[in-house]
Amino acid sequence: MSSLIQDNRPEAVLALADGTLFRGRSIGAPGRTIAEVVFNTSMTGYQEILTDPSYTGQIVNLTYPHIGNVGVNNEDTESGRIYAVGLVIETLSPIVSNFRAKETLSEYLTRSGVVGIAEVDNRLLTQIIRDRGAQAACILTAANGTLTDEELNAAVEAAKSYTGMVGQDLAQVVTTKAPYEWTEGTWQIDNDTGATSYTKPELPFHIVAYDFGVKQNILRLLVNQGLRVTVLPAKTSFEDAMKYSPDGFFFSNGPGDPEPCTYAIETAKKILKSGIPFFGICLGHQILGLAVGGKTVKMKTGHHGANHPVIDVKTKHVYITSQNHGFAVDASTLPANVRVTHESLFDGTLQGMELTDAPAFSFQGHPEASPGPQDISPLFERFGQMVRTYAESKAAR
Ligand SMILES: NC(=O)CC[C@H](N)C(=O)O
Repeated sequence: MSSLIQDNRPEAVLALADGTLFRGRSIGAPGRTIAEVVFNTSMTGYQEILTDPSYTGQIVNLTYPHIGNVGVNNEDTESGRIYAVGLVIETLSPIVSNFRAKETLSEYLTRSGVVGIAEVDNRLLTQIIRDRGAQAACILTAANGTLTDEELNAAVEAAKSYTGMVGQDLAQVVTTKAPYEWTEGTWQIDNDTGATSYTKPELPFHIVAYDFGVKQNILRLLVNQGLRVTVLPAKTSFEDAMKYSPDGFFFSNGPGDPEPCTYAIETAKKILKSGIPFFGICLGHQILGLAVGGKTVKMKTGHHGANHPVIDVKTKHVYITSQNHGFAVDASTLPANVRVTHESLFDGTLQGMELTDAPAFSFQGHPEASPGPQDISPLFERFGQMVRTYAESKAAR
C-alpha cells in the first residue's frame, strides 16, 4: 500500500489544565477526549501501543517525530481495538509504504473513533511531562475547521475537570466477559510470499491467565512454552479457576491503579498458598506486590518506552526492556519473603521480584516486547519450566 495523505485537516488543540495550549491538526476522529497524557519514547510500534489495553484512559504522546510511515496492518495489534483514548504526534508521515499496510494511521484512528493531533511541539509537551509528571489534558478538534476562542477555553476547562488515574479500577472494565482458550503461538512472515503463519506447538500443559487487559503477544509467548492457556475474566474466584485444574497461574498487564483491584489481590493470596506456579507481568506484578502486603505508588512520569535498561541484581546482567507503567511497587514495603530480582537503571525502581517461599515471580516491564526488544523474554521460559516441574510432580503423586 502506498498513498499520499491529504493535508486539509481541521485544526485541533491539546490543552493542559494549567492553560497551556498546543495547537495542531486533527489526524483522527472529530470530537473531544479528556485523560492523562503520558509520553512513550518507542521509535517503532505505534500500532501495538495504541492497541495495548494498558493505555485505557490515557492519551499517548509519541516522542519519535515521524509516525505513520508503515500504516496499519492486520498483524501488529495487541488486542481487538484501540484502547488509548487519544494520540499526540509531531509529524504524520505523508506517505504509507509497507507491503503489510491495509490502511493509514489516520484512517485507523478515524474508523476507531479515536481523537489524534499532529503538528504540535510534542518535544515541549514531553519536557513539561518530564518536569511536572503526567498531565491532565484534553484534545479537542475544531467543529468548523478552525479553532474558536470558545473552543480553546472549553478545552482548558475540560482538562481541568480530569479527576486523575489514582483509585481507578480499569482492569474490570477491559477484561474479557467470558473465559476463552488461546492456542496460537508467535507468528512469522514468509520472506518469499509475504504470508503470515502462526506457530502451533504441542500444548501438553494447561494454565489459566487472568485477563486484566492482556496483550496478545503475552498469550502467544505462553503458548510457545507448550502451555494451553485458558483466559479468565478478572473477577474469577480462585475456587472457580481451580475447576480448570491449572498447572500455573498467569496475571496479565492492564490499565489503571492496581490498588482498587481487591478481588485480584485476594485471588493472588490464595494462589500463593496453593503452591501452584505464578507469573505476573506489569499490573499482574503490582497485584503480586499488594498480595504479599507491599504498597504501590503513582510514579511521576511513569515508564513508557522500548529502551529501558533493567539490571538483574544477582547476575548484574543488564536487559534493554519494553516498559509501560504509571504505578510501581514500593520495594521498601515488601516483606522478608520477597527477593528483589530486577531494578530499573533509569531510576532504581523495582522491576522484578520472586517469592522465597512460593513458586511465584513477576516483572514490571514487558518481556513480551510488542513493541520493543526481546532481551528479557527468557522469563517466559522460566515460567514454562516451573509449570512443567509442577505438572510432573503432580502426575507423580
Ligand atoms: N502495562 C501495565 O500493566 C500497566 C499497569 C498499571 N496500569 C500502571 O500504569 O502501572
